[in-house]
Amino acid sequence: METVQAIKQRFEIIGNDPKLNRAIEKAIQVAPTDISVMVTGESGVGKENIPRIIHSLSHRKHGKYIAVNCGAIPEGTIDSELFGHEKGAFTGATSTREGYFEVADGGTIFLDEVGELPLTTQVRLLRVLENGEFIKVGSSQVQKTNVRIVAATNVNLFNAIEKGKFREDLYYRLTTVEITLPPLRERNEDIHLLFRKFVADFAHKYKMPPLKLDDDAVQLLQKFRWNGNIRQLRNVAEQISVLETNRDITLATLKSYLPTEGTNLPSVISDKKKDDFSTERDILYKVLFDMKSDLNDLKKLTLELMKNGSSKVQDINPNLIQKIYGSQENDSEIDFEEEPRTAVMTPTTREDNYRIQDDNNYLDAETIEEEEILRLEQKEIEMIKKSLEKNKGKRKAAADELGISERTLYRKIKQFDL
Ligand SMILES: Nc1ncnc2c1ncn2[C@@H]1O[C@H](COP(=O)(O)OP(=O)(O)OP(=O)(O)O)[C@@H](O)[C@H]1O
Repeated sequence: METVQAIKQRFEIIGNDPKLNRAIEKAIQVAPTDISVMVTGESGVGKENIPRIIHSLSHRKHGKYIAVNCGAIPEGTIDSELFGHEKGAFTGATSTREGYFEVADGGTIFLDEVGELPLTTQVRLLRVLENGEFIKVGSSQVQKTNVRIVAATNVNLFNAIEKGKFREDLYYRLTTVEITLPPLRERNEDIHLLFRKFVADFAHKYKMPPLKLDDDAVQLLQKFRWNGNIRQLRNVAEQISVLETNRDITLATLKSYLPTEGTNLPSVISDKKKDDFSTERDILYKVLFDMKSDLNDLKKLTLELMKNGSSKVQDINPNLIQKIYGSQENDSEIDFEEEPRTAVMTPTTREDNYRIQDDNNYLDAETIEEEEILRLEQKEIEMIKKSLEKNKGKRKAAADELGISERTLYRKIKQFDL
């Protein structure tokens, strides 16, 4: 049996904390069995290392390993992603597709954020766990698969069970053994080790000399709460590595990269005087944020128009129409037949587009647009951070405030590594 030390080397896991070692030891012990494992721990503590260890030490190691982030897949497509679909099962299902459970037959599937699975998908999952059976979306034929599932969550699933959002029977089916990873603030000795590793990596990546913390800075590093755990530590290490020209980092310098007291967000974006959206700047950000979202919806709509060539907008995607135009009574009468259709569809416009592309002005316009997008993206990040800060990290409340779905917020947190 491989030792904990050897596994840490193989998977580049930094740290000597006893709780971390125990978690790795447990993973080594359960790997040769098919026991179901639930990995728990806050976001950013390195939960994904555990299923990778389990898979590579199991008899399934030559089979496939698929990691699925259940929170990042839209509800409407998750069943098809996991279990596949038949041709014609829904609009756009132009061919039969294998799902992860079919592809990973003989291997391992890691279901991250398992608490985000819709209840209907939970029923299907329970069936696979119980007898290896599943049915593709749009099919009536039962198929068999032999997949080991390792699940993970960073929320307390008992709360979800109490609220009726997670099936209790599924919870127990997924959790024969629980492996918990400690938050970074409980791994005091490891914080500086990890930081040193990250700054060495970034020095290499950005071809700069590595930076060094003085003693006071090391103390602050170890005292800090690191609510975003290793992910947050790595972000801070990257920011300092790139932005600081002086490679000797003092307490004051480090402090300027850490969230101010009582928050867990970088001080550069925190506004101590106001904690709501009442300032002019914030209102502007909110408007920009909404505008970007509208713009994306309009882009989608245009694309669908181009693809479908439909004359009536409402034929295309009623949800999108509803989102863009609201629910006025005359929604169903929106008809672009007279004007925009020709604007989007006719060959003349296409040729125009090509012609513009040859023109230098087009390049300028593109550059400007890219800059705008970057600026908007920065504002979006600030808005999200601010809302999360205001709502004490509660995603549901932040999503409500921002007017986006929790799932979208989740994706954005991942996308921007917040
Ligand atoms: N012990 C470690 N040594 C070095 N890097 C690590 C270690 N643990 C985690 N990391 C890095 O920290 C980041 C966060 O890890 P990971 O994505 O596994 O966290 P997580 O707990 O699954 O978070 P979430 O619940 O948000 O998905 C990753 O980039 C990972 O490579």
